[in-house]
Amino acid sequence: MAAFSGCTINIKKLFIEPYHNHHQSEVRTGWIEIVCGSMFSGKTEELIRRLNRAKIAKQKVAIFKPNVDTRYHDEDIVSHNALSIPSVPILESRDILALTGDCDVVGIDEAQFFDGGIVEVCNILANKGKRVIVAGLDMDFKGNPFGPMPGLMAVAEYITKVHAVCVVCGDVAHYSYRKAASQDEVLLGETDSYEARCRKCYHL
Ligand SMILES: Nc1ncnc2c1ncn2[C@@H]1O[C@H](COP(=O)(O)OP(=O)(O)O)[C@@H](O)[C@H]1O
Ligand SMILES: Cc1cn([C@H]2C[C@H](O)[C@@H](COP(=O)(O)O)O2)c(=O)[nH]c1=O
Ligand SMILES: [Zn+2]
Repeated sequence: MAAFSGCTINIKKLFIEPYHNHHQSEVRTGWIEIVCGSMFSGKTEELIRRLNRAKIAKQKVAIFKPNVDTRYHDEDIVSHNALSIPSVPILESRDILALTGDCDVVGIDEAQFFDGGIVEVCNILANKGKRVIVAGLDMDFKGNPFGPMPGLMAVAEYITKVHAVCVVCGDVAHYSYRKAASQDEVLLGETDSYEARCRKCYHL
């Protein structure tokens, strides 16, 4: 048994979905996880999967999205394949702090639309011992880093990049190709305005 004890501590620290025992008096450390990628890559699916597992573990979960994202539902977070989970729409990132008092896990979707303050907010939450799971587009339709995502990725402990399927050739896609004419960085939409494309087909 003793031979395994050091190992156990390492696994507990590295395991990305810890089943926290609320009755233990150990000091809790928080951290930040990012789920990033193009549109249709499964960011929201993965966020919902992680949050549901936390709920199964009886952890207190608080979930947020920017209030501009009303594509599928005013409040729920909804994936392109119709998975959903209730969330609180947020105007300014700092509003999250007042709504996360006693929760263990904080989930944030569409993080690219938040103001730059979201980086400090996530750091504050993680420093308070919370697990912070953030999903967002790493690149806009021009292939440029999107909003606060680079800053969030810089301070995160864990980054998962998920990929879509290129709708032109079936290869791995990591670009969000915009079909609509608008050159504004923010243009809400789904398959009406965007396609997941691989590097080759993005540059066609
Ligand atoms: N080109 C595509 N590649 C992969 N999945 C796609 C594609 N187009 C539609 N989907 C659907 O989108 C789902 C992922 O949706 P979602 O989690 O909302 O993605 P994201 O949040 O990254 O935009 C997939 O499970 C699949 O059903
Ligand atoms: C690439 C890109 C996307 N958007 C918008 C389009 C959608 O409303 C969301 C992304 O949603 P998803 O859950 O990742 O599919 O962002 C944008 O405004 N600008 C862009 O460049
Ligand atoms: Zn392709």
